[in-house]
Amino acid sequence: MPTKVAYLGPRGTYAEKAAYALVKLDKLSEATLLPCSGIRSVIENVATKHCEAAVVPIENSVEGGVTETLDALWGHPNLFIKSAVVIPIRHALIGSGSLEEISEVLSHPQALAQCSGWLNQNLPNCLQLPTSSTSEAVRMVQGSKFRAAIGSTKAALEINGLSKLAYPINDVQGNCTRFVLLQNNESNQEGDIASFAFSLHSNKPGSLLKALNCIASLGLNMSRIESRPSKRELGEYIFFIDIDLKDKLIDTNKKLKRLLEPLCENIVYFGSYKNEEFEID
Ligand SMILES: O=C(O)C(=O)C[C@]1(C(=O)O)C=C[C@@H](O)C=C1
Repeated sequence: MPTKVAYLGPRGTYAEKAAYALVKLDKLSEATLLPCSGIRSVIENVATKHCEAAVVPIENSVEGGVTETLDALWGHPNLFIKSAVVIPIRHALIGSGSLEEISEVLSHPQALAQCSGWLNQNLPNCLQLPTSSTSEAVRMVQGSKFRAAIGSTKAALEINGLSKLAYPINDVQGNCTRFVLLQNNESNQEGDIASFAFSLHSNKPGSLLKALNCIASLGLNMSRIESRPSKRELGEYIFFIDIDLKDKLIDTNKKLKRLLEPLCENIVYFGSYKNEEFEID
């Protein structure tokens, strides 16, 4: 069956690279990629069934959770994570002028943050301008001598006249981002990781501890915990959890649900899925 896959465009983003990797990993047949502007639009495309799948960044090793993705997952309980890939992120400064002429640097806010040390040291007086993606930034600096973009070396090759002014410029050498493939049908019950989010019945001493104890009592390793505001009132949170399921029995998920559900006001399961790590190319 043909599969339309939404991702953060235009061409040359890290999300596009992740989308190709996830299509291969998930063996999606006759896949066509649909570039979208903004993570919200990527997710809307799969939530409204305009596309059969979507690829979004969920977590970066330096900057942490991608809040737009976490909020959208909580807001669309019909979406499930089918698989995940971790992609190494190596940023280049791209432009057509010389480094000395640059007065504005454009990129996705995550990329600007991942290079903040380098920017502070090498271009301290430059204005930093946010864009919807790294390759959108590359597109926008075309033809300008005083503007540069932060993006992938692939994005630089897509446009004539642009070259790498500096590479790599990310502050942390092992910088990497996890991307997930979202779908709108049945969730997987098996895989390396299980992800879910919950809100608690009450903001009382020990409420969160009781929920976390359910995970510990089954001997499960929690590989991530992150909170987001509920947006209803100050001090009320939603907790996003990843559980390591490798070598665990298939009914572990069911047991965890039975223990957790009485403690939670709302719980959303994103499914269990396989996770693959990519090497630098
Ligand atoms: O703009 C891109 O190229 C993206 O794929 C988005 C994104 C992100 O949202 O985190 C992905 C990887 C990098 O961490 C920087 C930006």
